[in-house]
Amino acid sequence: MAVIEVTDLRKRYADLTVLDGVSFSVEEGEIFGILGPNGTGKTTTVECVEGLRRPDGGSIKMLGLDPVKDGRKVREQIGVQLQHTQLPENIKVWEALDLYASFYAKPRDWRELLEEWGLADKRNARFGKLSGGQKQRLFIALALVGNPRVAFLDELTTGLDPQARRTTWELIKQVRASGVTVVLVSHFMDEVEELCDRVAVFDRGTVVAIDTPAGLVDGIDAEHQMRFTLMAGDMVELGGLPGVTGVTRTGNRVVVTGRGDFATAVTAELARHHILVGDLRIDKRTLDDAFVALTGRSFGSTH
Ligand SMILES: Nc1ncnc2c1ncn2[C@@H]1O[C@H](COP(=O)(O)OP(=O)(O)OP(=O)(O)O)[C@@H](O)[C@H]1O
Repeated sequence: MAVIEVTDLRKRYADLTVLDGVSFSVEEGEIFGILGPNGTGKTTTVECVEGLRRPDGGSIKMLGLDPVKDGRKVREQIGVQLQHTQLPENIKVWEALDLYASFYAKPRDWRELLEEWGLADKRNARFGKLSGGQKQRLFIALALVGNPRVAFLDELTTGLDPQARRTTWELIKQVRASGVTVVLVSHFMDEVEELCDRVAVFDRGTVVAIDTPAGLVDGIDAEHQMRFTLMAGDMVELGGLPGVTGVTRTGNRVVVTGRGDFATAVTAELARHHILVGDLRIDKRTLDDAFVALTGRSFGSTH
């Protein structure tokens, strides 16, 4: 069942077209990624879905409701991760949770959330005194305190160290396991690859692809390389194998360039001729490559 259906969403700010016909749907129980460089309209889209901004065109169904007409009912059923500046430095952890719980008709017991998110011993700590990871866990706990059906998480792990990021990822998987649908806005490829069931790739106010992270990567036909060292046997001609576009050899180091699953054909050919190789490496294609293939530009560039 789709919990969010966005069709041909349009939004302009003065003469700047920010959303130029955005369409996607989010299924119940999935982690849905909204991925794209800065300024491509991700936040605007999510805020329209949450009922915080009014679209200029298109339609949005959020849990069967229109977020503009039924904003209150929509917001009762969603949780939104705050940005860092939105909590006073002096508020205590428990006070923040208690305050946010009071906005909802059927909130969760925030004491449970303190346990789940490893904040029980920080219950009386002031927000300003928390570490980056603790602040982030508090923001996620606040997004969940209303017992939402859908949680919107934006830039989940910005500023966290690698260990804290991994911990946060595991906790987000538990959120999904508890049945909450998660919409994750991100410009971190690794995060999206790790967490998302499906991803909408945004570029310049449109959605250029929607697929699983693996599907996006498999769908591209970018050249990539395999490298190996010849250990024993005489090298054979690999240039004619399916998908192979180039072979270079320097001493006993060989680099084969190709498209698609050329590496399987190369390894089979080497085995057939009893050629022993070592140091075999196949460059993994990533979501970065998929983004370049889809948009013709690298992820870091906004032009
Ligand atoms: N209230 C506003 N008035 C005018 N322009 C705006 C407004 N809000 C956003 N914009 C512009 O709309 C464009 C898209 O912004 P949006 O925040 O939706 O992008 P984003 O993909 O979420 O980027 P980021 O990752 O930086 O948040 C940007 O060029 C931004 O400057």
